[in-house]
Amino acid sequence: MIEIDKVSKAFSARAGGSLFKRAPKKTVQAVREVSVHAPDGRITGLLGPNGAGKTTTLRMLGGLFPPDAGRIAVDGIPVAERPREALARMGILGDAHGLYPRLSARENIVYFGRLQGMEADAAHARAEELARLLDMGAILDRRAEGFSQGERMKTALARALVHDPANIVLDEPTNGLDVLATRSLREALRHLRSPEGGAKCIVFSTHIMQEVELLCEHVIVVAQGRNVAEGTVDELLAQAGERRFEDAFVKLAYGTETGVSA
Ligand SMILES: Nc1ncnc2c1ncn2[C@@H]1O[C@H](COP(=O)(O)OP(=O)(O)OP(=O)(O)O)[C@@H](O)[C@H]1O
Repeated sequence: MIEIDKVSKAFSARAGGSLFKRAPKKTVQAVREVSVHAPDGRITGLLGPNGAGKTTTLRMLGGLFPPDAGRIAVDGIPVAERPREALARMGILGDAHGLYPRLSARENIVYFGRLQGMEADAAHARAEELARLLDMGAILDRRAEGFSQGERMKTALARALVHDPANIVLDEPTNGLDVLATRSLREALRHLRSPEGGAKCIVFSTHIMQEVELLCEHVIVVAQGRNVAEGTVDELLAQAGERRFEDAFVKLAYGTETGVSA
């Protein structure tokens, strides 16, 4: 279970200056009191337009930097106070997959398992199991160098899942994937969410409405760093008074049907 409670984060970014004049620093409020409650056995979608604050929220969940305000807990373990314990309970697929190009897919997975404290035999057995789940048989013993986008994503996902974490966090996982790779990822996530797959708590961020419609039982719409709406797809349609999810999303995220802020 993942609980993100009213987290905020501001960055200081330099505005464009000129050759002779140093630009002043500007504050960007990336996240403002965002909350996400994601129980086990459910796929929770964080849906928002570009720059909404999704990645920043997930980076704080992954302990990359602390929030300015608010609290984050994973299975009741506070990330700020006990980051190692909290991280051990998560499998995180970030935007940079960072595989070792000279290692095979299998070696990448096993190496990560060893870093997580697994015995070699257990890590190898788990790599086999994940290769079956993610249909990676053909690439398991190939070097990661030269992998396609979909092959890299599968290997990175297998690596994130090697220690069988109860919580799975994915930042825009279908970016750059073709229709078959997207479908097989969806199948894998549905399995992991089911009781047979371990009833995992899955949180994923996306700006793609179809992904959310096809996969999520619960959707949290974020825009300009804030929660603007949440519920099932049907509840969000009712809330926006729309029949198409795209229209509902535009209305909820931008305030009007046209996408222009009210
Ligand atoms: N390190 C940083 N320094 C300055 N500003 C940042 C930094 N990281 C994020 N931001 C700003 O915070 C805001 C939210 O960014 P974030 O990447 O969290 O959005 P996002 O919802 O993931 O967007 P996208 O879908 O485009 O990836 C943006 O305005 C972004 O420019």
